[in-house]
Amino acid sequence: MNNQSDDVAAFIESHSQEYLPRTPPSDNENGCKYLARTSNHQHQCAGTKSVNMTSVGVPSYMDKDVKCTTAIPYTLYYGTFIHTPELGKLEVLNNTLIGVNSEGYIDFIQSDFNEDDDDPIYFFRNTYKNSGSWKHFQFYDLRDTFQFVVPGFVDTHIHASQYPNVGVGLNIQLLDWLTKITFPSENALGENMSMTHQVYSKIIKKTLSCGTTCASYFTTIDQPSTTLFANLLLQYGQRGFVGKVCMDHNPVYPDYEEDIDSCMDGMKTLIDDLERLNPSDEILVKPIVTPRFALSCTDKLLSDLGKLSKERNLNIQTHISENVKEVEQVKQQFPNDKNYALVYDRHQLLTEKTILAHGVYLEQEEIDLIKQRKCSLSHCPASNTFISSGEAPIKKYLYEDDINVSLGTDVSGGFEQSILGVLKQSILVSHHLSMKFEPKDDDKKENVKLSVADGLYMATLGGAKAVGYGQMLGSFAVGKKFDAQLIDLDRGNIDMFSWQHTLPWKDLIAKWVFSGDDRNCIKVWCNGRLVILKN
Ligand SMILES: Nc1nc2[nH]cnc2c(=O)[nH]1
Ligand SMILES: [Zn+2]
Repeated sequence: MNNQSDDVAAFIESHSQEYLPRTPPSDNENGCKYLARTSNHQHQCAGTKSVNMTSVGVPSYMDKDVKCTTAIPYTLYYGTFIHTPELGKLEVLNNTLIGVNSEGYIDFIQSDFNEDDDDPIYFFRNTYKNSGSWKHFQFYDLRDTFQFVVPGFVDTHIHASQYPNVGVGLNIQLLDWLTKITFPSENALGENMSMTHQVYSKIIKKTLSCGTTCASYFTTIDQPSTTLFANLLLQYGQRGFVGKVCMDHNPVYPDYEEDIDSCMDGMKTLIDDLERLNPSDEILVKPIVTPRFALSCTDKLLSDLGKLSKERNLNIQTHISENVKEVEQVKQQFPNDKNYALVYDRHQLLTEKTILAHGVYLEQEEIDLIKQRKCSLSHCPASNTFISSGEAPIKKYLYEDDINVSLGTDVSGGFEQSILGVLKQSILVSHHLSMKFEPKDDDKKENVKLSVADGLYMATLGGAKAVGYGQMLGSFAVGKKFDAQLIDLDRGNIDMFSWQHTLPWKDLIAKWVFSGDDRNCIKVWCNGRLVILKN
């Protein structure tokens, strides 16, 4: 591949307004505002304006006429909050007030206000009268019927570079799909900066508008455009792990590989670039070590990447045991390793910061090793169905093997950009697994069926744990960041009826999961900052 550094520098220079992470363009497509990120902190911006009193809805930093109105004042959110603080447990916090400080951290959670007697603002002012924050805050009243707030989704496996191929390739199985569709298109993308810019902006905007506030991305083997991708994440305000694809062995499509030296140089440049890019006071984008999968890497590359991850304390992501032919070929290419997981383990690639995508055909010995090394799995049911890979026994992994499982769209093996859609698919696939048991084996059937609470957990806290942010994201708790989405059930594909406000929350949530889509996600906050606002 050509070295594109000069190209990219020129491209970025000529589009600097689009790329600089702290410029505030906000575009408006189909009634959806993408609110460019800016600094959270007053001291970085002279002339900062903050909101003096209750302002419902639009915060000050969206005011386009005031330059640098970037400080986010202390913010109160009042409404119904729903989350899964542990596996299988759905918790509904009714009439709840959440205070979020100017750094995006949840400062307090006060539940069960009595709507008639208690005034949440009075409560806040009274409790915080000594802190100063009560003078400058904004208040979101989110108590509309059929509205609730859930944690932002974490997509733990997505190929940004494959977005143009979504929906293409039904039933072509993995190895052919890679050779015929995926490698050529990734290769072409890396070589065209203008195309790359379009694709990368669109996938970030799309996933954000589906409620994904954090994602672990694969790009291509091209480093400069991978740095560009990180810029775009910052611009749109999504947390992201940025994975330059590493592969030095591709006999089926030799145009799309690089030698070890340029791969490792690219990784080092990416790491340095991202260190510079992040704002000084927060980390929103992080590099992630990304050997594509065992088949496209030599032992030497795997070993160098394992060392790099250890030296720089980096997360790792790769694929494992997705497809039967792939597993057979791994055994041929690495005859000294008893199984697929051991190939990675031999190179120190199985750590508590490793995300393994798919895991459809894992042997019990591999499962035990993955558990022992504390890796997480990324379950990608839409992809596993679309390219006919298989059905992963996720309930077993979660409840019997005690492995952390998260969800991945796996664009474009997967046709869903939305983790909500993947959550739905995960439940449906588990029902298909259950139907393989004889009618007499009712117990076994139940043991494989995932619940809505299981799905929501994988989509949020399971995902947060997978990327190493279990203490920071994935549920509502004091000290966590406010990454959240406001759901309005009564729009898009769903019609609600006035008398249904008495439906139990578990039914309302099931309606959202099975009938809802991105149209129901009407506001998204990442790091305490409003990043999506729909009409
Ligand atoms: N689904 C999927 N599996 C892979 N295995 C190796 N590369 C890929 C990829 O791009 N997508
Ligand atoms: Zn993948």
